[in-house]
Amino acid sequence: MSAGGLPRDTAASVAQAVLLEGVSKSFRSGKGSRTEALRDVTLSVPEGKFVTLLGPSGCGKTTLLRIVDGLIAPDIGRVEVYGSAPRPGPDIGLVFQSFRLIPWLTAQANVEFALRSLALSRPDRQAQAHEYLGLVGLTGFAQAYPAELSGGMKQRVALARALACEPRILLMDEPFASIDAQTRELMQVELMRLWARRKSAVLFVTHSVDEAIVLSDQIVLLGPRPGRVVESLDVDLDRPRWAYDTRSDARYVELRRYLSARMRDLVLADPQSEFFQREPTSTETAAPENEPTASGR
Ligand SMILES: Nc1ncnc2c1ncn2[C@@H]1O[C@H](COP(=O)(O)OP(=O)(O)OP(=O)(O)O)[C@@H](O)[C@H]1O
Repeated sequence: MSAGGLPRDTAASVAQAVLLEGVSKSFRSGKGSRTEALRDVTLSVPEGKFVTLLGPSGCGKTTLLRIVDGLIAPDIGRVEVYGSAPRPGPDIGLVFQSFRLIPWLTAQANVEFALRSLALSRPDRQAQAHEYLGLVGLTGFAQAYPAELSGGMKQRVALARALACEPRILLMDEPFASIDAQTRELMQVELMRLWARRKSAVLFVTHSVDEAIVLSDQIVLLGPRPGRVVESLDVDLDRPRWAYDTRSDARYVELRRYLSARMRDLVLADPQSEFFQREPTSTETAAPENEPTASGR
């Protein structure tokens, strides 16, 4: 099914789903001060690839997603989604940490509501919503309201809602951050399974090193405010990765150690970080001289 919106015939020859070149963005507060959220960001999401933005709090990850979705414009720089200026629409699926379900609609109606912008008849909308709720294992809860669902189930509805439009790009902003650890791992498996069906381009945001490694083809590490790309690395682990074995894979362990150290250094390097401003404890001041560094790769 075609979701409409972006020109599909020309898109076939475009290798990059998303392209950002030299993107900078600042916000002005009411008192006239300026927050520089992103500085000179260049990155791309190849068609069919799963790319994750990993970085400390406040480094501009959400701002970057909103720019790709066309909700806000950069101050300078070039942004293209399949070769065109970005604009919100059914070709771009969004999944947020806070679910954003409509509380007075059932799970089925929430998914159908997202499909209203597509040229589908009502019975087709109903059938498509039903199909996608089935894909996330919620057929039995189609008539439940959000308040009657657990956090994991709500996020599965949100995932069904985004995927039901069959977007060419999925933008996911810390979608599993408010879900308990066990459900989060199951949701990662679920997402991988669904993504493998169609392989849309995904731009995923997380603070979690483990989540980034398990899910991604490529991880883009963003530095602290103003956010900028400090490193981009390919995750060369075999798929599927949901076997528990993945976590004992030597390459996984190596990547995890490296990225965790990089993240810690980026958080501590942020002059606005609360960790930077607090007094060191007596144990920290007595840290051993051979403290490990992140440069061991
Ligand atoms: N509309 C806005 N007006 C003013 N400042 C903003 C606005 N949106 C974002 N910012 C500021 O821009 C910076 C980047 O914010 P953003 O939410 O993109 O970061 P983030 O990496 O997604 O953060 P987190 O990981 O904590 O969710 C922050 O300092 C934030 O306060």
